[in-house]
Amino acid sequence: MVPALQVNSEIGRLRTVLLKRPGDELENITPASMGELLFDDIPYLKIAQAEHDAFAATLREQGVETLYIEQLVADVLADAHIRSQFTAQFITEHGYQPDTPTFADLMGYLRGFSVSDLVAKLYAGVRIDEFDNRLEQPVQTPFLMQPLPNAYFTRDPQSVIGNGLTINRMTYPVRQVESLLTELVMTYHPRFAGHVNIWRSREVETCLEGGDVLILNEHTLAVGLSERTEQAAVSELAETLFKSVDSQIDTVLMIQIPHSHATMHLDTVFTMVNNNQFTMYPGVLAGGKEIEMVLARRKSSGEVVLGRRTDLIATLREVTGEVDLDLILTGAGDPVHASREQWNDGSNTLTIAPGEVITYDRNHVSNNLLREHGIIVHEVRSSELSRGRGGPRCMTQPIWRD
Ligand SMILES: NC(=[NH2+])NCCC[C@H](N)C(=O)O
Repeated sequence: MVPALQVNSEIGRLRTVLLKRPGDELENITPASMGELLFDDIPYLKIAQAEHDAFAATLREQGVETLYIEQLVADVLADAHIRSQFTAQFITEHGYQPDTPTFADLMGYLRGFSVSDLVAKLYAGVRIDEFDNRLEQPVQTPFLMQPLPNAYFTRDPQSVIGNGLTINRMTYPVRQVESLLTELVMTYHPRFAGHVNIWRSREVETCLEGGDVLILNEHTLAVGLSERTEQAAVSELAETLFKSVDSQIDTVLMIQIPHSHATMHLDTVFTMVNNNQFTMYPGVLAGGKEIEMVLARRKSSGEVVLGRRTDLIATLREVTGEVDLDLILTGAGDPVHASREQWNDGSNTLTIAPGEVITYDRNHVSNNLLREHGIIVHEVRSSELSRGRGGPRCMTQPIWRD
């Protein structure tokens, strides 16, 4: 197999990344639905798109190929047979069984769209009033099919690890269908089909999201145990990777983080920016250095050993082999700057090469500190994108790193 994916670290030079440009789905957030849709405010779409375009341009200026998932989905749905099958599956995932009148209505309605309009519609959602009140079953919200406003956080519905990926079962209903779109692309798109290992499908009981998965090096993962990722899921993933001849992973460090919307994934509080340098939100460390962790290691005999750890620096030293570790604190560790900048993804750096990152411009205290620690920082505008509670790392799924 010629692999289509190669991600063996968090910091190797980034060559290809998966994005989603924010679309009309953001205009379908209302104050009443905001909480359920996992937003804390309603972004101004036009500005969010301009900011996202500038982010993508920054990536391209740095030599990164930008792939758009909506384009890959459209490529696949150009095939009429796959389109009809997938539309049916998509409607079913929204809760309408194939033998119901609403299912038939939706199917008939969506059949009338061109491929690119259909893709935009799948993300934007379908309103009841698009049906001239022909519906037989009354529904409580203005939407028959909810919008997918979180789709621009492409990091979460899957996690690329090595030459394969997990296709994730997501925690909240509003994000569940996002990974169906990843599955479609990985199954049918010629660039990926047959060229990727699937470590874990979405047909599982336990939840895991990509924002929790960090590749410390070619044989070590750090995974957040969070609001979104259960320990059972991480143990299952570790077991699969430890056994597979196609995976080099033999160590998984599970890090327990608080269950809250501000810290929904590990990458909201911790990222890696260089071989020995990490960003860290001090608010999750007890006494400035402790956090609950479980280290799972496969010994050469194949036996898996589990151990508890609490000292973050000592444990990172243990798993990376780096002696001189540098934790760069969000907001320079000041309690006010740190919590304000963490809220706007000040810890959520996207590393594009060892010691080189993209961050939001608004987190100026954290950005200055990164520079003082020798990191090259490319800043991007962020007044609207940040309202969805995600930063540059959340908005990218690396496909290929050196
Ligand atoms: N990898 C991340 N931190 N992603 C951020 C996702 C934000 C999104 N609103 C959610 O709650 O799901």
